[in-house]
Amino acid sequence: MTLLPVAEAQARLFALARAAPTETLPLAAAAGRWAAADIRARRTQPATDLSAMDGYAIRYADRPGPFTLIGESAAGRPFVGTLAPGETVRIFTGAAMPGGADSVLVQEEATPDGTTIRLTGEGPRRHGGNVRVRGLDFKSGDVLVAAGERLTPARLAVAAIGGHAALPVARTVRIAIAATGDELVPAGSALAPGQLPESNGLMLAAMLGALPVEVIDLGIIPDDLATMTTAFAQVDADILVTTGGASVGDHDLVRPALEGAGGAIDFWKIALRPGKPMMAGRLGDAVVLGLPGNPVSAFVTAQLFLLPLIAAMSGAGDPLPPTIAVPLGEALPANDHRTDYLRGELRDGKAYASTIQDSSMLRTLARATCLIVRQPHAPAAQIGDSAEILNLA
Ligand SMILES: Nc1nc2c(c(=O)[nH]1)N[C@H]1C(S)=C(S)[C@@H](COP(=O)(O)OP(=O)(O)OC[C@H]3O[C@@H](n4cnc5c(N)ncnc54)[C@H](O)[C@@H]3O)O[C@H]1N2
Ligand code: MOO
Repeated sequence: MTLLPVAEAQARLFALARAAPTETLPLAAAAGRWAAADIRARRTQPATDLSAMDGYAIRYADRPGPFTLIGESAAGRPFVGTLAPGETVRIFTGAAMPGGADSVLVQEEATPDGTTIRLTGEGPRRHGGNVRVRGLDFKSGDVLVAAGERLTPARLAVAAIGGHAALPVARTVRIAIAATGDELVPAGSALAPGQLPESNGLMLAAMLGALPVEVIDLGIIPDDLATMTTAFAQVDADILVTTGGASVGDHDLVRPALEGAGGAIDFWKIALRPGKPMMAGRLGDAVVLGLPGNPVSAFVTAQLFLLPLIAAMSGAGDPLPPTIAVPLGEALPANDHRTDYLRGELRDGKAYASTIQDSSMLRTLARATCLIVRQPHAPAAQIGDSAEILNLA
């Protein structure tokens, strides 16, 4: 069977998804969402010329003075009036420049003597020195945050200062997580022979921590077709993600259970290591992502498919995880036809692949700070060659 290239599988997955409906949220609640529309400035910042320093507002042409003090301008309490030649106004950082003034003499370079202010230093270096002109940051109507950009703390701040109290964003994505397998019991349970603590569901939920999701924990579903079919048929979510039972064994029941519940698989098996047996499709209103059970395979496919799917449904303009290029700290063999995501560590800016790359090995994954991407048919690489990595730290 031909395996689907990773990028093609990602594109097909996004095509299966519908964008979550938009809601308008107060700024603080919108943190971490993606802007659902261009956020334009409703005001100009600064709205008027402001002093950038504590000192004295002057007319540059009047240097070297002395200057006659006629008043004060503080942030929020502007001076009302206009400077005549030779006059100055005491001014503070963020305060409005008085009419007629064009520069600020910092107080470290001035000495007051009653209402006479003498220049004792160099003074402003240029006309307009120490002044932030109206519109320096942005002008009314400028795009502050483009549609599809993530609402980082700084972008929330610029929206606030741009005159917004609430922003349009996609509503949270409801995601149901099911672990499948007869061998699984909740972490911490006493183990009978053949039983294993469940770790994938917990790991996936934790991977979603920074995303705007509502997690519905379906717990552990046994390898029984009727039970699994019934469980899937009852799902009410935007995404159903399962782990395990995705491969070809007699007890790999996720695909028949999804189909039995009325779902349809769009693609199965990716040219990817680890994570080959991943499947995707639809079940009612939900996009279904069937991740392989091997814990590292579940982690890598969640990084490459689940997290980007949530970002795409939440309105992200660029939902795929970014990769960067770093030099290799050790040689790597040539790759075969599957894109390989090696568990690795970054040390002194160089990437090292951990020794044994087995998709069951959680301790190796837990130590990894990056995934080293090996494209299909990549030739052998030497120490110092550039490698594409996905940062996990
Ligand atoms: N004949 C073939 N066998 C396998 C193939 C293949 O192409 N032909 N593919 C292999 C690959 S690659 C992978 S990956 C695995 C994935 O199989 P499943 O998705 O069916 O996963 P399971 O068999 O259910 O489990 C695999 C492994 O992981 C453990 N597991 C499962 N769920 C959890 C969980 N929630 N928490 C912790 N550990 C979990 C499970 O006990 C197994 O040890 O198939 C290969 N086989
Ligand atoms: O694709 Mo499996 O995840 O190699 O072990």
